[in-house]
Amino acid sequence: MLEMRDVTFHYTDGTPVLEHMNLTIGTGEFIGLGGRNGCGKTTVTRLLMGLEKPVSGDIFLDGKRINDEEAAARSPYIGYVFQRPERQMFRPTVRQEVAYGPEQLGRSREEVASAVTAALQATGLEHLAEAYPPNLNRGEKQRVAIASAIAMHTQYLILDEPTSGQDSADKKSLMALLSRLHRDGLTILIISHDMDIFAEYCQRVIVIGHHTKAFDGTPQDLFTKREDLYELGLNRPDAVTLSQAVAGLPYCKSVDEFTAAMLQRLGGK
Ligand SMILES: Nc1ncnc2c1ncn2[C@@H]1O[C@H](COP(=O)(O)OP(=O)(O)OP(=O)(O)O)[C@@H](O)[C@H]1O
Repeated sequence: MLEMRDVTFHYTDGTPVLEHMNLTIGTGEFIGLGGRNGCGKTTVTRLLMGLEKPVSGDIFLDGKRINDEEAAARSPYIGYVFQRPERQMFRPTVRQEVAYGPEQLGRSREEVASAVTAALQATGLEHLAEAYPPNLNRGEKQRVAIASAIAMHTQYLILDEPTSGQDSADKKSLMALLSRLHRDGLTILIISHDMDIFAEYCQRVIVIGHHTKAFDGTPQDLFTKREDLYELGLNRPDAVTLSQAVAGLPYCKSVDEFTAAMLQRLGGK
């Protein structure tokens, strides 16, 4: 489990970003992290990654305090997909890029080769193994970053707004990949402004409000019980609004689920 206990943080200008923030990420979870622009979502993940250090409070991994562990030391267990994934790539081919992590861990040449092959396969990148990473499109670059994490056998994968600016086919394909990796045991934390993703894919959603956690629970509770979604910078997904508007219909987490529920109501016609 990754944990933030009573973390307070500000950047060098001293403006408060997080105050007394607590959160847990249990292994095997699929969690969404949301909130208004600038509320501190990326900062939370940078603190978990070790790219920033708390001003006060602690970060734990499985009960061990890791405040002093640098980002490089955390990379074997936390993978990260940046908003602009090209910023984390610097090798001439996809294969070499994905090999970088296991090589740094001192794995043998055979171990590296088999970890890279498996990671490229898992992310559907075999056909791009010899491609030059800067020439790839954003979705492909994200897959390279995900493959790099998988090749390290990381337990946690953090993604910062991976679907922003993507069309719905790319979004569906990325979310299908993440769902598959999650089923295979990867723990996922995804920052997003897309409420459909929270509703359809996440088991738990954490929302940052005014410098600290404002909600932590299921998407169903968030979208059906909270009256302050607008103040939190969120909105209710269409599927939830529609399913709540039809008396007797169950909570629906996607438009497909809503359509199926309506068809069943109409006798399958
Ligand atoms: N390197 C930095 N130096 C100073 N202030 C920063 C730095 N990075 C972020 N901030 C500020 O810290 C606050 C939190 O930023 P952060 O990027 O964590 O928010 P966010 O919730 O991820 O935003 P968004 O949804 O727009 O991506 C913002 O006010 C931002 O301007």
